[in-house]
Amino acid sequence: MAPIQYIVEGGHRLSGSIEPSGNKNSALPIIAAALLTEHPVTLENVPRIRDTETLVELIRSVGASAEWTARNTLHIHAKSIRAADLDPELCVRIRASILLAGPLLARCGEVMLPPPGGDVIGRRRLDTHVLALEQLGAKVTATDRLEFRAPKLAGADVFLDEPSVTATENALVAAVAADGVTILRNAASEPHVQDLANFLVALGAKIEGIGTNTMIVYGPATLGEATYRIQPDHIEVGSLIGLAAVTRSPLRITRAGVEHLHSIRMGFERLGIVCRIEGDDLIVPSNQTLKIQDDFGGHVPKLEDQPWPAFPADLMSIAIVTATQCEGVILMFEKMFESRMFFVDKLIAMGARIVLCDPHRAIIAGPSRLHGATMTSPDIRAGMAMLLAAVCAQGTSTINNADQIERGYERIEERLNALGAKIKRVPERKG
Ligand SMILES: CC(=O)N[C@H]1[C@@H](OP(=O)(O)OP(=O)(O)OC[C@H]2O[C@@H](n3ccc(=O)[nH]c3=O)[C@H](O)[C@@H]2O)O[C@H](CO)[C@@H](O)[C@@H]1O
Ligand SMILES: C=C(OP(=O)(O)O)C(=O)O
Repeated sequence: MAPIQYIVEGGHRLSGSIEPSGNKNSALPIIAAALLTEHPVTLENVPRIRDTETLVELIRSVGASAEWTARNTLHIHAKSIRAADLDPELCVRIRASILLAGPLLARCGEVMLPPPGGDVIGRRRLDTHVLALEQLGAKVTATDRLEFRAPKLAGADVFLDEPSVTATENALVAAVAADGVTILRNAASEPHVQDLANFLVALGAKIEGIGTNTMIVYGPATLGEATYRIQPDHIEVGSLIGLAAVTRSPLRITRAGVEHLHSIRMGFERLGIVCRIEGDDLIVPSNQTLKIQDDFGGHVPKLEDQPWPAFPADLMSIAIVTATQCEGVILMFEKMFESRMFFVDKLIAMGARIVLCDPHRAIIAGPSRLHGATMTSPDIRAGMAMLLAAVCAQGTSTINNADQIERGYERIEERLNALGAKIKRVPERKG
């Protein structure tokens, strides 16, 4: 299949309402965790994106049936599954293939996982996964693949060496099947971790401390069937806030999941973008000051990412593009991934005033008038950030490798065009 290219005519104002898709990073662990029960599971509001389609192929390959019964409804039945050798080519397409470790270990007693893939945004550690599953009773061997074996999982008091999102998810799923009580300390608490935990509870698991950094799991649970709705994607909501701000457009983001937006709204407020809440809708008015808020005493402010409930790493690229349209100076500090900021060279080529201090820190002085350019998306979020830059730039931009954007955002060109954007989605042309 030829890679996808977006051709974007910039400079148009947008307006209207848009509903975020279901959270990609919830859907992935939940699809994997559906393998834990031999009863049928129906998942609603599943984003129909490349990452979920790939994981669906992977769970079919171990014997589960998985059918899309509506555009965003997935019916999974893992009546009997086998820890078959997983296809390395499918596994390397997504980071989330590592999420099969917990459920397959619990169900089959062993799993052989080829290396996972995912965004190339810096080193992606697997150590926390190994640490957690070993403490729950698994023997782990690493060759050209990771082999986990545990004829029996046993509850344990587990302290994670860092609050890794996917490692917490693997440990949580394994703990539900383990014999006895598990305490997961220094656990990640992102909205998607909470979503997975709530799904497991819907299946019959007993979990305390959901949404905190200490979860207590009473295993082994007797699991049944469930119908579960994936929560809205807070990263997509943040991306849409940035989009509205850089195009100075009024936008209503419906069913936005406002209870999870505190740190995201605070981050954008530092850039002079203030949103309003009406019920579960988030309104981004068009009359924003777009003035970066200095720290007390007139000092240069900083926006940094951290594990939840702080500002999320997956919104850093969006925040950087947004800051190029705001008046003032700000330090952006990306603490988690060492390659996520390199895309700023493209923004600089488009006219942004950015100093990349080192792989983790960039100083942005705005506002800058951006002009169209040709660029290549290196990862989901940088790709979406480039799309924001292209939509607000003067002239036409081309974004190659837009498939990366589509790993995380469903029908994004169609949905943004409905708001007034001018994005053409075509097969990439060489040269
Ligand atoms: C499928 C999925 O859900 N992917 C998400 C998941 O990836 P993933 O689960 O792979 O990310 P991790 O939480 O394991 O870690 C991300 C990076 O942050 C570093 N780290 C982590 C915790 C910490 O306190 N300090 C620290 O520096 C890790 O060493 C690693 O380099 O979480 C990331 C961090 O929110 C998101 O970017 C990814 O979109
Ligand atoms: C980094 C991301 O995804 P993944 O972990 O699946 O590569 C992301 O969603 O921004």
